[in-house]
Amino acid sequence: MKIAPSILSADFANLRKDIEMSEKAGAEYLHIDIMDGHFVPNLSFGEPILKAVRPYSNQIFDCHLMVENPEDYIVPMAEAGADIIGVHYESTPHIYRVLQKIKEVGCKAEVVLNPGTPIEVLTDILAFVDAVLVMTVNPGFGGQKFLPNMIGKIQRLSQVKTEQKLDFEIEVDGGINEQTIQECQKAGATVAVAGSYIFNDSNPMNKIKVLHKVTGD
Ligand SMILES: O=C(CO)[C@@H](O)[C@H](O)COP(=O)(O)O
Repeated sequence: MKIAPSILSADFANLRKDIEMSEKAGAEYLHIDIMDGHFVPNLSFGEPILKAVRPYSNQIFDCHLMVENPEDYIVPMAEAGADIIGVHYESTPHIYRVLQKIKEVGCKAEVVLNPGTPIEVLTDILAFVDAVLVMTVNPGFGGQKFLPNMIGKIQRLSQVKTEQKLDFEIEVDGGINEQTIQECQKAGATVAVAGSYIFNDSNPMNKIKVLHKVTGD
């Protein structure tokens, strides 16, 4: 399974060090949470941080937009070095247009679902997306408890993917640790975001290795 350390839980005063560590540990992605204090009740950081750290990592930069008016952020994120841009289904009445815009700027298009949003809303766009991010906590904060009833949702999404022979990543985000990652993998997830599990430990490099190990990589 691919691992995406979430820098929301990293040491902001030593961001470069934490990012270089995560690449050295073998994490394929770097997960970057952009929060505007409106779509979610928290503020994080924006594209200047992305731009500042981009030269220090060859990882896939996976940018999760938790913002209102996500269409305004696509070009700045792409110019700052995003590889994947994730947009919440709930954040725009024009999800298809925003996903198209992400592809037009040369990035991979990811649609994100809040825990309360069923996968059925994606029926007509699944063939278009590169990834679906299933939130396994309510978005906005790191360190929350995994919502076990999201497992059924991942299973249903994985079933649709198989039945329709589609090719998108299934990413999970929130409350991921060495137990929950295995449940998500069994359900069909292919990428796991982990923040506090990795960065709140005294040996974060080891935690990334453990996540790879328990998922067979
Ligand atoms: O998008 C979010 C929170 O909204 C996440 O990416 C968190 O950063 C995950 O943190 P942990 O639950 O792993 O601590």
